[in-house]
Amino acid sequence: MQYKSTRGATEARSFSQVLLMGLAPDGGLMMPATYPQVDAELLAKWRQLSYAELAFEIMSLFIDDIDRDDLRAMLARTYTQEVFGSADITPVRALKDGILVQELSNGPTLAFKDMAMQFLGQVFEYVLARENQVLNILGATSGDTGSAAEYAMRGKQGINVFMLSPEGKMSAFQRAQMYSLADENIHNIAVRGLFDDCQDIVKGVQADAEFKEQYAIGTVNSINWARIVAQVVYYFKGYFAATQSNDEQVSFCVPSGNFGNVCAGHIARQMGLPIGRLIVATNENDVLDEFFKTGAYRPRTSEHTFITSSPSMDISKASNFERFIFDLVGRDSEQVKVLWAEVNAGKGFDLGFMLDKIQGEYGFASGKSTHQNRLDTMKAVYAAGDGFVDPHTADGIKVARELRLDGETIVCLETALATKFDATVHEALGSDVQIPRPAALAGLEDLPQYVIEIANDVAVVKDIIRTAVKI
Ligand SMILES: Cc1ncc(COP(=O)(O)O)c(C=O)c1O
Ligand SMILES: N[C@@H](CCOP(=O)(O)O)C(=O)O
Repeated sequence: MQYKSTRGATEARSFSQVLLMGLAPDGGLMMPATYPQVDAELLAKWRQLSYAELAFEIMSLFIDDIDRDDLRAMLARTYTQEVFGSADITPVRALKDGILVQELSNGPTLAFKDMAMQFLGQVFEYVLARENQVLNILGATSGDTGSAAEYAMRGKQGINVFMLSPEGKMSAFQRAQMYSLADENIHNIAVRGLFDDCQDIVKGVQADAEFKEQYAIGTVNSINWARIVAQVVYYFKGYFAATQSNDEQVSFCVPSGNFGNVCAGHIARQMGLPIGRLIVATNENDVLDEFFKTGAYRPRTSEHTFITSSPSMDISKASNFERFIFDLVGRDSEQVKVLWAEVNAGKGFDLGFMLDKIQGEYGFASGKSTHQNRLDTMKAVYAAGDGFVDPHTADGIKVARELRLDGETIVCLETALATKFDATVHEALGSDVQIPRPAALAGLEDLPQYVIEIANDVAVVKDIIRTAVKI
């Protein structure tokens, strides 16, 4: 499988090259040249497989420059009961009203990011050893990518992680989970700004080709295709869990911010998985909801981005959205370039004339949720005896309940566990409620924390990397 950039000015690359590259040199995102197709016969075969075997079948369609046995072994080491808490890896449970919740947050850092990041830890190590290379990962997080990446990469030979987070905007648990790591290869950097500022710094550093090459800069954000391909797998697994036969359709409702998670759903659908609708749920930062309702894409500046109680979704410039637009405009990179020139000029664009295609052919729908909505949803789920959900998953459930059609099966993706956001969960359920937390993470917030605080400045981040990395 060859990969090409959404902006069209990067020569075709293999999976391993794309893995280490992050953003394409032309500023675009790397995409597979085609989407492999699945048919009824293949789906019937895959229905019986374990998570690791299914991951191998799907991912090997996109990865042809890693030895098949090695890839299979890597995936078997990644998706284990020990790491993800059950043999199912992503069990699906039903709420009392019939909405299904696919649990994606039973990995080491209690968020769906572990699903892909645990694989990235393995595949980076494998490819770097094979190529005799090192990698300095520069990432941006609004709270969950950072800890998932750091837990997956800590102590790994030849890998440093420099993780930018928005100073003071994450939950106490999220801060503690990242900042308490004392491993030499982990560098936490709190930026005075929001997630979008952190992501802009990552893209700013990636855009400096000389620095990028000299310091072997890579990324773990979902701009890295390897993240997306690993996330495609659980849509298949969720589909099989929610259905008896491959004649049925399932819709997925996805709490969204950077559009990585639902982009993986879009790809699963393009491959032929019988997905009805892909429902994008946003919080008060509703740029994506506006797009899927009107066709107008108006990314906002940090000054116009709200700080909310589902902080991991406080994103107004979704990176992966470019991947969907690339498909929407018939993979015409000239058009993508024109549209993103408008985005970069702070204007955005209006594809309202394509709304039928967006909602019909591509199956997208959307809704949004507010602070009060998520409190009410967490409370209603708990009162119904359906246990705890975190604020982001609550945003998804709220939107799914609002948009559900008669007879529609909806799987809501659970994106984190409640204990990561206990202040908001207590606000919803009362302060005396005991929120479940794995014993190993008891007292996390009391550990010493290691983080440098900096201004929102690309040059400062480059200096930190220069000082830490001996070349
Ligand atoms: C808990 C949680 N929910 C939802 C999201 C949104 O996912 P995506 O950025 O892939 O749209 C994120 C972060 O991205 C997250 O950490
Ligand atoms: N919500 C994310 C933001 C980064 O998203 P990514 O999927 O592009 O890594 C976070 O928790 O950091």
